[in-house]
Amino acid sequence: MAAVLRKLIQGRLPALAGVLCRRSGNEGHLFLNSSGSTLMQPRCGYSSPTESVIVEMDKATGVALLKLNIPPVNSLSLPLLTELAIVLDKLEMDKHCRGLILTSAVPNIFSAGLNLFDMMDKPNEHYSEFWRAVQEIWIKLYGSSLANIAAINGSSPAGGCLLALCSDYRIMANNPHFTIGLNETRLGIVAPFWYDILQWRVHHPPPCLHLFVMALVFRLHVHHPSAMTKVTRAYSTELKISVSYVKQPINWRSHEIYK
Ligand SMILES: CCCCC/C=C\CCCC/C=C/C(=O)SCCNC(=O)CCNC(=O)[C@H](O)C(C)(C)COP(=O)(O)OP(=O)(O)OC[C@H]1O[C@@H](n2cnc3c(N)ncnc32)[C@H](O)[C@@H]1OP(=O)(O)O
Repeated sequence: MAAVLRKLIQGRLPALAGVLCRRSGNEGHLFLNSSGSTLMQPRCGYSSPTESVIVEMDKATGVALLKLNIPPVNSLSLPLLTELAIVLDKLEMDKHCRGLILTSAVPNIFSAGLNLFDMMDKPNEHYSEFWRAVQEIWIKLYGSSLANIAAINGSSPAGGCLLALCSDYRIMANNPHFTIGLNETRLGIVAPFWYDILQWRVHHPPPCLHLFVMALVFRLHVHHPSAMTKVTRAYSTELKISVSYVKQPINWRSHEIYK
């Protein structure tokens, strides 16, 4: 998985597909479509370009790779949010799935944030539905029982940044052209209160959080089962702290605990 992440953050997605393919014996790729059905792929490959969320399941590790795939900028439209919610539900229910990596299939862009056209010239019912879909993604990602990592392989302004913040851990490509942050405040759009909580979690990680990620890498790496056992045994307390930290239930009133 470490190699997988390294390749992801270098933006070499085709190479990544090859890595997963080799490790899963050419039969580990599952594709979920918005209706929730899964299709086994007999060989390494990508789903059709019309799929807005491509899912590649590596059966050997139980890691699902989710690639947002709505060019040109992966803006979070109602259809994309809906499809992502269905995919997250499916993975949550899949007993073989242990973790997920959220990334982008669009070169140089992770996500441009909320779709601006979903926020203008629409009836009030649309705004309600849209905002419900936005919050649902936050709840599903942040509340997921799966280990989840955002591999930010491109620019990620506004809601794209918030999407990444919903993950347990973030790794971003080291590219000066990639931007991330809350530029939407310039448009007068205010991030919701729970952004503050997500932000605290990122800015004040416990020292053992990186250890958690390392252990995660080992745990999911079936080729090093003995190393995995050693790490998890040796650092079991730190692991528990890290897991409870990233999976901490949110209570707005008690969020002072982050300070
Ligand atoms: C769902 C997650 C859960 C957590 C959510 C939490 C909280 C809720 C959100 C709270 C507040 C968030 C608000 C927002 O997200 S508002 C959206 C703000 N986004 C932006 O301002 C991004 C603006 N876009 C850019 O900065 C750039 O486009 C770029 C992403 C850096 C890419 O640059 P570049 O490669 O140069 O592409 P272009 O600028 O030429 O854009 C290509 C076409 O894409 C259209 N576009 C860009 N962004 C959006 C967008 N957000 N929505 C819809 N369409 C977008 C752009 O107009 C171009 O279209 P054209 O080719 O037809 O002109």
